[in-house]
Amino acid sequence: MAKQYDVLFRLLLIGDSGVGKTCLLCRFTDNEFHSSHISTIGVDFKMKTIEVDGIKVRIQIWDTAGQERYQTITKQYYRRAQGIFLVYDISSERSYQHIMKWVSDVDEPQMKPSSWLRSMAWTSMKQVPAPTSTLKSLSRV
Ligand SMILES: Nc1nc2c(ncn2[C@@H]2O[C@H](COP(=O)(O)OP(=O)(O)OP(=O)(O)O)[C@@H](O)[C@H]2O)c(=O)[nH]1
Repeated sequence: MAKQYDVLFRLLLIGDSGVGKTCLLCRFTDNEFHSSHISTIGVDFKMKTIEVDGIKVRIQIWDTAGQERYQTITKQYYRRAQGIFLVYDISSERSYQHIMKWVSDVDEPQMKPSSWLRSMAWTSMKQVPAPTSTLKSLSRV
């Protein structure tokens, strides 16, 4: 049987509850959008294989629950990730300010992934940019 992929990347989505992590993932893997918010319980994952310069790259994305009560579970996935997306809602300054808290969780020595990826989610109806001061502090992370 032909090999289904050449390389595998494990990526993780973290951020406050309701910022749109699951929606971002569904859009990327299935090109779908669901308007209902069903909170993720613990962790879930989806996969997609893309071809880059003839190399089959399988991307396994872990979607974590933003709710505090699941953090003992979700933190266990940080180390195994090769990259982490920090997701916030551009209409919620609070969710953006919490990004620093998510960064410090991952920054604990035992949690660090091999690399960082940053991302954002936004509600299409309310596009409110994050304040410049917050953007500046994050750009130094
Ligand atoms: N208008 C709009 N709404 C969005 C967008 N992305 C997400 N939403 C809405 O935001 C809500 C929460 O989205 P989820 O993807 O479930 O949020 P989550 O971050 O996975 O939440 P938890 O699983 O609780 O951590 C849903 O009602 C979505 O419909 C967007 O780009 N535009």
